[in-house]
Amino acid sequence: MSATVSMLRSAPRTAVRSYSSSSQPQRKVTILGAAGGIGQPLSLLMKLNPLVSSLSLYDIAGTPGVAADVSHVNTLAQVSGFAGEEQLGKALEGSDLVIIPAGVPRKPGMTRDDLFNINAGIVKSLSAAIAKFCPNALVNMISNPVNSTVPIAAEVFKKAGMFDEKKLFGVTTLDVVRAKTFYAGKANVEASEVDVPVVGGHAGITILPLFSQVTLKSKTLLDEEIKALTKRTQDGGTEVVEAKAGKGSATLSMAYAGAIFADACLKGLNGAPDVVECSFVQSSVTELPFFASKVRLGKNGVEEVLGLGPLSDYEKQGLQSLIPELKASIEKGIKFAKES
Ligand SMILES: NC(=O)c1ccc[n+]([C@@H]2O[C@H](COP(=O)([O-])OP(=O)(O)OC[C@H]3O[C@@H](n4cnc5c(N)ncnc54)[C@H](O)[C@@H]3O)[C@@H](O)[C@H]2O)c1
Ligand SMILES: O=C(O)C[C@H](O)C(=O)O
Repeated sequence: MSATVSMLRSAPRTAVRSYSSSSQPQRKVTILGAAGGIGQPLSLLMKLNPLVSSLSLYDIAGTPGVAADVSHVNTLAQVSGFAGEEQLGKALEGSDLVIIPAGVPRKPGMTRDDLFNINAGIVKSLSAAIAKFCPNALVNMISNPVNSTVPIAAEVFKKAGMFDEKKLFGVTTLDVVRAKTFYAGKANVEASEVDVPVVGGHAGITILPLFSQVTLKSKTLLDEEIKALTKRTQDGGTEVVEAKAGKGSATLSMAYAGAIFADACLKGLNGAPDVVECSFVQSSVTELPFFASKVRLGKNGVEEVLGLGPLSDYEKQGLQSLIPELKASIEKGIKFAKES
């Protein structure tokens, strides 16, 4: 977290240094859905990232404007905008990392699964394009329902014969960001010094923060306080959807979280040691084929899926409760991709 803040503070200076650096790998990052509520601030944050040399912004419309705007920021990345399906291949070619925030967001009263009918098709066609134009890229899936869109992408990649489980990630970083913020507020500690793993999936009770493993405790919170923090983390997305009252879901905090996760992926690709973030990936940590847990990132994507560590009784119970819902969402995604 603090690394990203310092990245933002020092972006222009770092970028000038990067121009003269010949040792840093050239990295192309593509954002699909770049003109949207998440896409625009995420494009800005990726433009500030000194590890990005080429930033490709794709959407069905509106990307030339976003690209022109972001391109004036005086940092390393060269920005290109692509609009419409005929330009998708060009947008993707040569990508090291593709971030997907394309698709519709929730309105009050909806679950993430209510987005399935529209977003499943969008994710399926974008995944097919990735398989064709940049089969070696890491993919960061933001589009909801993540518990189903990641299995959809995996299935599309399998059909195309290029699936590599090390390269497909469901972005659950916003759950971690929320868990850290909410815990810090309650325990009265610095948010930037708190770390909390969040495991499971990315919807309702499938989001399981492991507050028993928090890195910084100033005092032991009561069981009731931990339960309330868990519920608030699970309902964090709904809290924003309701506050926005029909104007969408989390965009700014998601762009922040997406930028942190993308930065971690790029650091891993570049060989930085000990890069660990939570993500929803192919997994054998539980009986489910996909599961979010801490993941060590490396030169090929996932280097190691880490286990859950010791759980409190409350967390063990949460884990048991989330399995059926997460299983059903994963199976729904796989079925859709196989049958459509
Ligand atoms: N993983 C998470 O933690 C998390 C957090 C917040 C939001 N989300 C999800 O992210 C998605 C986007 O949210 P938003 O607020 O940015 O929505 P938005 O409507 O503001 O933007 C979505 C963008 O996707 C574009 N798009 C639609 N179809 C496309 C296609 N075929 N190819 C390329 N682009 C396409 C739209 O034109 C639009 O610009 C939603 O599904 C939302 O639920 C996930
Ligand atoms: O809640 C949503 O619909 C968006 C996102 O998944 C979130 O957690 O904010």
